[in-house]
Amino acid sequence: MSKSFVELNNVRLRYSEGDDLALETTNMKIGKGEFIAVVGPSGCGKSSLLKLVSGLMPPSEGTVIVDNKEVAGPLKIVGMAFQNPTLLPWRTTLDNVLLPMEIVKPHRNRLRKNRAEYEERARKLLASVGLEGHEDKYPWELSGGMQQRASLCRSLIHEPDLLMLDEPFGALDAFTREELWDILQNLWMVRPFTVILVTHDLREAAYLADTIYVMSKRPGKILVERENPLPRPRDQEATFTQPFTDLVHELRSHIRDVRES
Ligand SMILES: Nc1ncnc2c1ncn2[C@@H]1O[C@H](COP(=O)(O)OP(=O)(O)OP(=O)(O)O)[C@@H](O)[C@H]1O
Repeated sequence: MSKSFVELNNVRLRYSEGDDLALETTNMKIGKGEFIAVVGPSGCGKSSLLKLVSGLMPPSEGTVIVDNKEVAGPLKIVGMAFQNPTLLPWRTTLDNVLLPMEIVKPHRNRLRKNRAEYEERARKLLASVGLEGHEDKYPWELSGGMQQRASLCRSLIHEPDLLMLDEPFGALDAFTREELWDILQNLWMVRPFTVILVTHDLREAAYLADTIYVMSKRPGKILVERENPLPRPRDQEATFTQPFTDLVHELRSHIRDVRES
């Protein structure tokens, strides 16, 4: 795989003049359709990395390249989901999923003209994550896991090439979280968009990612880039196998070293 869909070249980030660096010289290359996970101690700059790649923040030094173009402002080809599903309480599940289509410019006009077609796409996406029959419910009528599934659908409705996930399953119980790993893996295997997943959960990184990056304490930089040898599709049984537990142990020892450094 050519690893050049997303490139960070000698990127450094300082939030304000005179502040310490939030991100120390960082170089990364991510292939189109690659699923990467970023792990590291709190405050090391994981979310900052997402802001840089999605164009919400410019780097203080260096360049961020996505799809052969230097990032100079918020990208339209990005979908995002966060720990808090942030669904709008006055909108139904279906209308929450359609929200990006109303905001992202090239889709706005198309939505007006072809609403039925886009609604159909949203319904299919909701069905693929097990939310068939819940399209007309409001967020407060859904469980936390169902809300996060809807939030995933919302991040994918405009078929983004790049998906940014910031601790998307962090607030869920362990069973629901693992169910959502499978849902996300399925969505990605059907249409392999490029994913940058920020997580504190090393098992989650080992389950989902092709490549796992371990970051240092602030000022964050990439200390380890680990290819994931586990075959796909991965299932819950795989989490009890030796290669999986070995990988998680290895990541844990990197994190321990970082925290003690
Ligand atoms: N808008 C901002 N202005 C100033 N400093 C910021 C801003 N956002 C983040 N920081 C600082 O930059 C550093 C990196 O923050 P970031 O949110 O990227 O870390 P993180 O690894 O995602 O943390 P966590 O795991 O706790 O979510 C932190 O020390 C944080 O306090």
